[in-house]
Amino acid sequence: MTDRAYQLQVEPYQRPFRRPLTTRYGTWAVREGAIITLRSTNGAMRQGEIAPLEWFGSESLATALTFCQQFNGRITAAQIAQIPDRYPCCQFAFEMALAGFTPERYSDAPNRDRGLATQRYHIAALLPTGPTAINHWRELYAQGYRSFKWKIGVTDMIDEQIWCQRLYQQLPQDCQLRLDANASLSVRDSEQWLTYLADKSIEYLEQPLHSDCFDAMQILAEKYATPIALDESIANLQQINTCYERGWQGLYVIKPAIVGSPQRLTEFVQQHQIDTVFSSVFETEIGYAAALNLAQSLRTNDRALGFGTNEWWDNQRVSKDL
Ligand SMILES: O=C(O)CCC(=O)c1ccccc1C(=O)O
Ligand SMILES: [Mg+2]
Repeated sequence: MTDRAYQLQVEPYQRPFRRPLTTRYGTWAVREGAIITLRSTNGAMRQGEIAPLEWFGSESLATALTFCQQFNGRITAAQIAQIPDRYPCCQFAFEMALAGFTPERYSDAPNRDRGLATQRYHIAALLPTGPTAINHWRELYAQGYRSFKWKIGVTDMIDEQIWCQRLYQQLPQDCQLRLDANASLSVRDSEQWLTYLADKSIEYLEQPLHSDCFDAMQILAEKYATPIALDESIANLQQINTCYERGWQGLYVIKPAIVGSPQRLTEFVQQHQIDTVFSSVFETEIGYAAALNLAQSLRTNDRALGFGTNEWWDNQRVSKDL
């Protein structure tokens, strides 16, 4: 087999959110990443996106850029297949760009249009953190969203539960609410939240405890009615595998842009019966489309996709010819 070579171009970008996102990690106002472009010898061109999430343990943008530099503007398919696991975001960017040259793989051209995506797929909208979420959902509801995600564990628990109550009471019957604690709660606070949620129909509570606390999350999952989803605990393929081996039966929130090799992710998801929710990480339209295509091809349930991040940008692209 011939090892095809591609011309490689890497362009870092910075893109501000419409409004900053507050999580327990702090305030996030600008997305930084890089767009990679592969050009084949016959002039065909495909792009991929490196969208790191260092606080989830991925490589940093600086590390990814240094990694890319060593190729000196030229990379082969074999080199792409050998990108080490410590560069999961690079694995995603390069493998997805390369897959784009083989049209049948993860390809669904209209997905490149984020405006269309909202209408075509069942997507959970990400609400602003804190009391702003109250009433804010109405605008998203009018746009067609019926599933909402709200961050918790950011400020005083009693305040958050009062806001949660208001939000929950406001949401129409045809809506679902999922909560994301971003690994910020203690065991005691988690139990308090789960007791508080017991009489409510909440889709799931995402990552209540730090990723070190696997056993404690297992116990929470067994003891309380609200399903528990792992996110920070399964930020890469090795961690997904470890949690699976340890018997995790709850939900797996999978972020294709940071989890690592799309090919090995595909193999894992096809070989194991796991309850998944695929999620975006504020990629630009290039990474977003690639992650959504992968999510569409791998999904095994009809849960809303965690791809509501597109609403957090000012200029939603309408053009399809990226
Ligand atoms: O999952 C979603 O629905 C939205 C995406 C999201 O919440 C998110 C986006 C970027 C980084 C981390 C997270 C998270 O799930 O914690
Ligand atoms: Mg999360």
